[in-house]
Amino acid sequence: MAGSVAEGEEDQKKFCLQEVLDAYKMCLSEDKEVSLQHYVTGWRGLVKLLNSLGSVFSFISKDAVNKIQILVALMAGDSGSHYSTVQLMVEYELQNHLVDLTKRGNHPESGCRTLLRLHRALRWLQLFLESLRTSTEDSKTSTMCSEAYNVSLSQYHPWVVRKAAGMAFCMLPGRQEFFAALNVGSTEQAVAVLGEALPLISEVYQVTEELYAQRNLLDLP
Ligand SMILES: CCCCCCCCCCCCC/C=C/[C@@H](O)[C@H](COP(=O)(O)O)NC(=O)CCCCCCCCCCCCCCC
Repeated sequence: MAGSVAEGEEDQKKFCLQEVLDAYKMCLSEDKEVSLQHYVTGWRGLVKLLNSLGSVFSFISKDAVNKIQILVALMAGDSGSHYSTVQLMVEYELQNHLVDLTKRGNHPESGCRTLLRLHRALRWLQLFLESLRTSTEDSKTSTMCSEAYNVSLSQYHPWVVRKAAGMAFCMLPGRQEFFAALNVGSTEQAVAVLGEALPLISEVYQVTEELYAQRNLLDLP
């Protein structure tokens, strides 16, 4: 188990895309159960990368960290055994009326609504990484990032968040520097790791999306 000391050490290590890839590799079991622990580990790695890109992104990483912490607290809590997979979490919270279904009320921090925010962000990530993977030397990271955002996550954000996100995207490092920040070797190697990571991320996204759609959870307030 990762204790607080181990976590502290982990946070100081430099971001490496391989670490995120490994988390998504372990995220799905053979019968397509989504491990919440590995899901969270994937996000932790991504937040580390975002933080390494500069403090202009901290309003984004703070929100992601807040959501990660909510999920970690649920996993570590008295009902932790119901939070080992996304499927178990959904069943447990719905059966026990722990989710605000139509408007915010007694359960503003349910696992289901918290994970949904990260799930929507995962769609942005999938689009952005695909665009990075297939980009050419003259492609701009800020354009790729905002195009991915505009067709995904932005629809869930109010104007002011969209505006702030748009300004932050302009501060992204250029393609070459961005690939270097992924810390997996040359641009070609980074492209190869992205090619390996993308199908895994897409599958985790798809399984979660189907589960949430079946249970009518895609619009949780
Ligand atoms: C690399 C550039 C990073 C750009 C990140 C793109 C996403 C932009 C999201 C802007 C969110 C602003 C913060 C506020 C969000 C919340 O209002 C909103 C709704 O929450 P609520 O219902 O509890 O109120 N929250 C969210 O939608 C969740 C956002 C979570 C964003 C996590 C982003 C992590 C990004 C990691 C980047 C890693 C790059 C990877 C390259 C290999």
